Amino acid sequence: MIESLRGGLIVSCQAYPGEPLRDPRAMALIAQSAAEGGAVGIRAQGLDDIRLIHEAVALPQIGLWKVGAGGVFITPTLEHALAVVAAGAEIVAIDGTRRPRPDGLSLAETIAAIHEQTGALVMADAGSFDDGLAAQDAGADIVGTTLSGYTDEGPTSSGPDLELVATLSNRLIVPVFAEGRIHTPEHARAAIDAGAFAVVVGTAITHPATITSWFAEAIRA
Ligand SMILES: CC(=O)N[C@H](C=O)[C@@H](O)[C@H](O)[C@H](O)COP(=O)(O)O
Repeated sequence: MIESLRGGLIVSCQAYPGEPLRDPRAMALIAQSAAEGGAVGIRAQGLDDIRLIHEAVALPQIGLWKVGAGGVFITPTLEHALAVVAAGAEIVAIDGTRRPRPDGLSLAETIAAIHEQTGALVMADAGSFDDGLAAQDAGADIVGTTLSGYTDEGPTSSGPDLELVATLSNRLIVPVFAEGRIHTPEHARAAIDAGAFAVVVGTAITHPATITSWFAEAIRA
């Protein structure tokens, strides 16, 4: 399955609490559109979204469950991860940083339990080079640059962290997925050229409010 993602575009279909598109049916339609456009995989948040997208789109899915928006919030516990897999995700994305986890398990214990109890692959969402190395050591099947700029390890840049993509891709044996602030086709190409196994794009494809704001700001006097 992972081979079907090599060199491809994965589209992250997420709406945030309180937003008009925060509805699994909307996300399923967006995921179908992404598939038509050439996505090789879908990333989705929340059990209902994962279930519906699984029914609607025959592509591998990276599932996650966000709890809150600070600290360890991407699929923070083993329990959340198992629920994401039960909802149909072939890959479960979990926080892949070295921060303490709310259920007290280590990253290695969490990944081992997911592997023991399910057939799913684990994508560790890392925030830095050291996170990525530790996540591979902990048994992650995939390391993502998802959390670069969102932990206290470094500032958030306006574009993708291509340097992290390159350094992790050079060093790791497991596939590195470039994710986070990839806003243009040129960014996506640059991430592949930097060694990414696959590229995950969310906002620039699936978040109309942000895309609108880019245009609105560009023409404001
Ligand atoms: C940091 C965090 O919470 N990232 C989340 C992870 O699933 C999503 O909110 C992002 O949209 C996703 O990573 C894709 O990135 P971008 O939307 O920048 O293309």
